[in-house]
Amino acid sequence: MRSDDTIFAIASGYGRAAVSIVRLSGARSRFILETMAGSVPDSRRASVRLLRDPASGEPLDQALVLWMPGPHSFTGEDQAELHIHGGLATRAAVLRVLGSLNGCRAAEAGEFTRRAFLNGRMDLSRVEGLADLIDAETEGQRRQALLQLEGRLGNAAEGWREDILQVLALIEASLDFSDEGDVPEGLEADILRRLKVLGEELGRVLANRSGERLREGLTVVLAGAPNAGKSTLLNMLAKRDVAIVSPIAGTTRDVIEVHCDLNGLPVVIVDTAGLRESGDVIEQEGVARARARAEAADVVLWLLPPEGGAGEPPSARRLLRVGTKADLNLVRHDCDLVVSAATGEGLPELIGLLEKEAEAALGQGEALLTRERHRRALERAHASVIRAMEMLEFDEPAELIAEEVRLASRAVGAITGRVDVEDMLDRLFSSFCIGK
Ligand SMILES: Nc1nc2c(c(=O)[nH]1)N(C=O)[C@@H](CNc1ccc(C(=O)N[C@@H](CCC(=O)O)C(=O)O)cc1)CN2
Ligand SMILES: Nc1nc2c(ncn2[C@@H]2O[C@H](COP(=O)(O)OP(=O)(O)OP(=O)(O)O)[C@@H](O)[C@H]2O)c(=O)[nH]1
Ligand SMILES: [Mg+2]
Repeated sequence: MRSDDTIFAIASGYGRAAVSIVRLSGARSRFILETMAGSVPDSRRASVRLLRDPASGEPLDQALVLWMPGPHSFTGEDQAELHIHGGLATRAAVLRVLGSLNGCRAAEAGEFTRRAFLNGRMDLSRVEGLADLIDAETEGQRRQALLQLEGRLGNAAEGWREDILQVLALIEASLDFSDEGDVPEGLEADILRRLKVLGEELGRVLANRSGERLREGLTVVLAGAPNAGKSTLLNMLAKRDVAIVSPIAGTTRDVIEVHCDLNGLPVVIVDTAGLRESGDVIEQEGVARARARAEAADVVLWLLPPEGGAGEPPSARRLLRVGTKADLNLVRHDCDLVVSAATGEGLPELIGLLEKEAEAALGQGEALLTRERHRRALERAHASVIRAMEMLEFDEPAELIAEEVRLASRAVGAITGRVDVEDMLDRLFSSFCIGK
């Protein structure tokens, strides 16, 4: 894979469509556009051209083309776009011709965005925002991803880094003044004050976990005895026939996940095997997985059938007791609400309860961190800031304090990709679609 090749890819989808967009990026984009379209339109001005195969002169399609010279382009390189008709044969013909041209090859997944990153057009946090925007399935996810693409997290991280570097400069300045290598009194108070403000801010940001939850979805696990009606309820909530339902106890063995959109908040509903002792090794494994999922869930719906036999609920962060089969009109004890899949009774109330749970866990707004990677980096930075404050108070040598503050700035720098990121670049970019 050469980074000075000119790359091309379909940037729109692969089905039959009205229009398909082919993107080009790299030094030969202008030449390719000129030879296929006959001439290059004014920069960034959409223009209609008849595209031809330069080798045979054969017409390929009537297209709308764009010329976007670097460095003011998405990738920072010279770019062109061919907006062609979205038929399979048209796309195949244009891609075949592009692939036959010298110094021009099909792009790898994420390669356009990788080039934008390498050319300093986007920092890593924005690249992640872009990846999330393409994957966004709910309104909440879309909003959060767009804020990150626009640089909310990246700008915050840059700001913290500047604050940390300022503290570092003060500590280094103090080295020139003192003989013993300690930080002088007046400076120490200033440095301590700055570190305190920073430590409090990082602590506040770390306390909000709604960003990661919103990105991944709130997990709601359906658990209970066999035949409690878990799979039936999953099918009702998903509004389609996802899981097999039967009167035979022990029907569900695998974990089944469905992604739902509750008022823009993403919820992953998980159906599990009924919890009971079983001699069947496959069912045993299903029950073990069910318990593990329930313990890790944000919310467990503990389903209680009227016939009883529920056993002990799993240990869960949050557990709602839901009586099932309300249509059987049997006496119930100890339920937060009752539902019937047969009549629909209680379902709106259940969905309302789940919306409240999702709102409480995800709707805090203002979350900056959307990935475990950000949290780990910020936790390291926070720990170093706190340690530096302690070191100052114990009059440790300024060189050592400076080193700790440097660690904090490196940790914050990892968020935008200034440092320590080589290992995760490949993973991130390969998760993109071809053409992005
Ligand atoms: N046809 C098409 N639609 C698209 C894109 C694209 O590349 N092509 N995008 C691709 O992701 C998104 C829009 N994002 C973009 C971001 C930056 C630039 C760009 O050329 N930026 C230059 C010039 C800005 C200007 O002044 O217009 C720059 O930042 O210097 C283009 C698209 C979504 N829609
Ligand atoms: N009358 C009535 N029957 C229901 C209701 N919900 C489920 N059932 C019946 O109860 C039986 C068990 O339902 P499932 O949804 O398969 O139960 P499950 O909890 O997934 O069971 P396992 O997968 O075996 O753990 C089926 O015969 C369903 O038709 C309900 O609201 N009312
Ligand atoms: Mg089931």
